[in-house]
Amino acid sequence: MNVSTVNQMRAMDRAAIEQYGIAEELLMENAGQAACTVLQSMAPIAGRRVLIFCGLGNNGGDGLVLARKLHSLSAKVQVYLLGDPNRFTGAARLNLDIVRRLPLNMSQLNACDTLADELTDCDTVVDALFGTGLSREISGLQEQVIELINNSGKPVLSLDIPSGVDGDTGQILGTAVQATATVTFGLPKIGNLLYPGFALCGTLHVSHISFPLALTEDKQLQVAINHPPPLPPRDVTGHKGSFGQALFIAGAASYLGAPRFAALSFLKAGGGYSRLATPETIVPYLSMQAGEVVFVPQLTTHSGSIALSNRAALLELAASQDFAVIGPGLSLDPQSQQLVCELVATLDIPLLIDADGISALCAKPEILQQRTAPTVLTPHLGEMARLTGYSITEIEQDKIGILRQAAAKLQAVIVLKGPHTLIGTPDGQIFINLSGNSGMGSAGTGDTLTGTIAAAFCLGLPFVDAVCKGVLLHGLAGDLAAEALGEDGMTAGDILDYLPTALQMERNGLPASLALRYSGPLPV
Ligand SMILES: NC(=O)C1=CN([C@@H]2O[C@H](COP(=O)(O)OP(=O)(O)OC[C@H]3O[C@@H](n4cnc5c(N)ncnc54)[C@H](O)[C@@H]3O)[C@@H](O)[C@H]2O)[C@@H](O)CC1
Ligand SMILES: [K+]
Repeated sequence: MNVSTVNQMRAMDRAAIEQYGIAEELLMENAGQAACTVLQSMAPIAGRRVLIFCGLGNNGGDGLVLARKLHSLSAKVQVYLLGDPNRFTGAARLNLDIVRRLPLNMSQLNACDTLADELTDCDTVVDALFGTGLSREISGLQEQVIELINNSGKPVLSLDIPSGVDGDTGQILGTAVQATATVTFGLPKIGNLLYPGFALCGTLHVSHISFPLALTEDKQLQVAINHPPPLPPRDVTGHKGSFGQALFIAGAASYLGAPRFAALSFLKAGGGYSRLATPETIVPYLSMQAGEVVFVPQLTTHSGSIALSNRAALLELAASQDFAVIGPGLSLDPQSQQLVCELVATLDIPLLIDADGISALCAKPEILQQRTAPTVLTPHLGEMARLTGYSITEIEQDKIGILRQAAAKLQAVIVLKGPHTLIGTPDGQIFINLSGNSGMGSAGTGDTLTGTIAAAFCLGLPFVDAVCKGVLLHGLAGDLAAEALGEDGMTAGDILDYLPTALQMERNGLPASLALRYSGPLPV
């Protein structure tokens, strides 16, 4: 499913009205109907005491349509308008005039003195204060109302997006409603899917409010939920070579876990042959713990990292490989960092660069730009900051924009890891991944992503699809680990353990609950 920015949604709205003649009133009617359907699914309507808070824009207009529909279903409706109703215009104004003629309670809210008690007495709250028109921090009366709603403990349905969430970033502008459920209109907005906005939505529903497919499936939207095509069937006559050969250039004297997790994750995710080029001094220890991996011992620097003198042999070996991963646990030793630069500049096979490998390239974008074979970088937020020169706060405030800019500039696919990992491609496409959980925020999990992506490529997917599939399956393995063990205390080793089950589910079909979660908002 595509995901839209606020401006794209406005353009879609205009196109629906101007090109297709779907009047604004019809769109608003559909939005209100979708909200009503979601409320009906939450609890019976008749007799329910519903408090609806309406702002003065079209989000408030949607709330007024809902008020009318709930009234006709015998709910006890109280509408509070936040501001002077004379400022309503267009379809919202029309709906205000209709509601004025109905025998339901509607008034302008000027103070919150009795609101806590009224919230206590109601059954359900509807948040129609602000939608995509939110343009600045919330303060004053609106802020007080939102705090009272959040403290009420009542079920809250937010229309379009919880009021206070920025539709383009998912960031909170001042304060925001914590909804039990949200029904978003047209398409989900970026702010519905990125944290913290995503968590504030509660259960997320979407109504296309009858937008033609030409609008909702427009390729130019360029942001979509991560939903890569299936893996090609496994070759029943295949041997280890058929399922890909991957070379991992990883590890240092003090980083023994990263190379192990990376090289093993390739095999656990279905890859055929995993070679690990790692300092010769740590090979004896690692080989005890990763017997399935073939080791390529490397000469070391004084600090115990991979020395630059390994360059020629590594290049020769890499020429016979299907995929290379460089960086996990490599250290910041200047020789190893130089080695990364020289290998990345010369290797002409598909390449994944992670961790210390990314650090090596931060100041040398031209090395990435000049590569001819496809490249994927897998930074976490801190590495993304180093890579782009933006601060972590700046990235959090515009993840999609900065990711898109960096992928285009570096001519590389970039996986920005975190809750709802993002994948950006050089041509501007962004995928939002919905698998995974907070238990994956622990040391070593990034290493297990590298081999999972390599395996998806070696199992036959095109490069970008393989990156997307690797991210999805890695999150799935994390979700399976969390289901079995809980999010507290699950480790990278547990993700390794669940990768085979994740692959099995990928081939045989996901359990319905996970399939639903990964596909995004529930359609209304
Ligand atoms: N596809 C669409 O675009 C459709 C949109 N609809 C609804 O329309 C909404 C967008 O409507 P609008 O553009 O009118 O915007 P909103 O209804 O979100 O609110 C805009 C109003 O709030 C004011 N405002 C913004 N930030 C404020 C702040 N921090 N404090 C106080 N006032 C603030 C603005 O000045 C403006 O008056 C959507 O979220 C959706 O709910 C639906 O009616 C159906 C069709
Ligand atoms: K809202």
